[in-house]
Amino acid sequence: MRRHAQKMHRNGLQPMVIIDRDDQFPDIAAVLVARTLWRYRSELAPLYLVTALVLSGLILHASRPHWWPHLLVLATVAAWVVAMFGDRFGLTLRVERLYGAAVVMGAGGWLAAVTALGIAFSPLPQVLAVGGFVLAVPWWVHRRRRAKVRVDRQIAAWPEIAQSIGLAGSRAQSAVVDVWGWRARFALARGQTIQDVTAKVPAIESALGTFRGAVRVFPTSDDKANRFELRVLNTDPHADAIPWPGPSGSSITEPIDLGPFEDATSARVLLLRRHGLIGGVAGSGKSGGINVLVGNLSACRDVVIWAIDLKRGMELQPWASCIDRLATTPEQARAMLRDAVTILEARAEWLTANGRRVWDPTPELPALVIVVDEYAELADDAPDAASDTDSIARRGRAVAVTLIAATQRPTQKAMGKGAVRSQMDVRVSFRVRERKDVDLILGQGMLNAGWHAHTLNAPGKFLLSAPEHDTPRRGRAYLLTDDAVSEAAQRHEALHPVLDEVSQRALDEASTPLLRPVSAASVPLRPSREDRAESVLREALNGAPDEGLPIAHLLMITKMSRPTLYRRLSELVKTGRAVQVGRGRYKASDHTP
Ligand SMILES: Nc1ncnc2c1ncn2[C@@H]1O[C@H](COP(=O)(O)OP(=O)(O)OP(=O)(O)O)[C@@H](O)[C@H]1O
Repeated sequence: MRRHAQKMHRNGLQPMVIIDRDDQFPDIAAVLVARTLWRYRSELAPLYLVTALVLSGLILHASRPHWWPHLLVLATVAAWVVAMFGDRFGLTLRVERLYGAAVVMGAGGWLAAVTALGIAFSPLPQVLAVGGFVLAVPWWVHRRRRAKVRVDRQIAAWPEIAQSIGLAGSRAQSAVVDVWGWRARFALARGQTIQDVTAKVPAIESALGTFRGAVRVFPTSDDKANRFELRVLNTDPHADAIPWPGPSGSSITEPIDLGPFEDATSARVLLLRRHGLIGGVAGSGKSGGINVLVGNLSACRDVVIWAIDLKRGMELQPWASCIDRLATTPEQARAMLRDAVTILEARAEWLTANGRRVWDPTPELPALVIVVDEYAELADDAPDAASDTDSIARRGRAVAVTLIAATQRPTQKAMGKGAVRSQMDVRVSFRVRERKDVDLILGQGMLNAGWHAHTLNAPGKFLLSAPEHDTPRRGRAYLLTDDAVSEAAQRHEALHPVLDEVSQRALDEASTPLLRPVSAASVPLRPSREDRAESVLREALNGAPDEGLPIAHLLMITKMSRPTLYRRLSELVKTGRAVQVGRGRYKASDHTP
């Protein structure tokens, strides 16, 4: 045949396959048939099983017809094993195990019958045909099996795909099908890097025939430079809005859950001693993201929230009851930032005087978190506040004064002069319009490293960059409906602490400059004030009338914050020193009215 083709080529004709009678047609046909039988082995498996049963039945009936009771016992035991322990070999669902057991019992039972009676015994052939077909249907329609077959075929085609997209030599090591699609671990050829693969994502999507945006590339869990994990999504796990499940913690020392990543793990990020930048175009879900943050921060007993919202407080107003101070005009914002710097200086002084290095937030010594929505408006309307934001960004960490800024495009102009942007340790990028905005929000070089925030295709989808999040994984922020916001604001209202004495005293001094300034460092440590409040509380409870004293009264005379008072009361009740009399009224257990 080759001679034939060469001759045609010499004569200027295109070579084509011509099969001479004396060439090796049967061989080629056999190979093609064998290949097809192998390629479609999963779909044809029921047929193979039926064939195997017929052949075994013929042989056994001819040679060992008396074996039929053994076969029956064997089939029963095997079916029982599959039903009971099938999950150990991949039959995770109960219905899969029952199906497996039915197939084993059916096949074994039929084989035992044929062994005893012969294949022609009616109605054994009919039973095989009908039973085989009925049992084959669930196999053919099984979603996970079909997905696995598809994946196997794509993996088998990988060498060819790799060749055509410039990743020749990379090879698949393992693949698993999951609820959303499939993922596979790949080894790279010498000199190839994960960045090379990330840059080829659109080409991989095209070669695999997926929809746009379906392919993700991650480092493997062992972080080897010559490995990567490829994730292909058949359905978008973030297709629907995800309702907020409520706060993920009650202290700023715990990470805050912004929403799930695509693999359903939580995008948790710590905000203690860090500043945050949130960016994205209008409508990309920034305000939604801020709602999740404030929802969590307001549940923290050790956080005082201040907020600046120059869009007349539209976004943050619903949280007003949990926000200690809300600035909606440039003047208020200016004053607030000035006060924040006063606080950070007083705290720094107090730390030095008390031999401490950092401010560890507690309900009595809370962190201060300043949330600024539309930061660009602040830079425009209150440019003179820039030096204060700069101070907070540079010096706020140790004293637990945190700045969280949201803006569409954090250009140097929008961020005001100074170092604010470069001090942001946590970056959340919702969708951006232009590719170059990725670097603006997430940092130089992030676009090239695969942080493709311009491809995020629904509001609330985000990329999170933080010390503990250094690979581009898509998350979707929880969605808080208006009702959820007002409900959470109401629930958290009682939790928020008041500013500590060190900060409060510094603010008082700053606002009454005629008084002789008292150094912040000379403000006594908390315990003595607490002791005082505690003894006032005890005395009040001892002298309470029979029907007890209401919370409001106790708050007023002890000057404790509401959470502190509740905690003290519950401790006293637990240790038997106080009793609750009716709703919200307390007295000492051995009181003398
Ligand atoms: N996490 C989310 N899940 C689902 N939908 C969301 C989510 N976040 C926002 N949306 C939808 O997108 C719309 C716009 O969101 P949002 O107001 O938060 O955007 P924004 O970026 O703050 O816009 P702007 O800059 O104009 O305030 C919302 O009305 C809401 O319907």
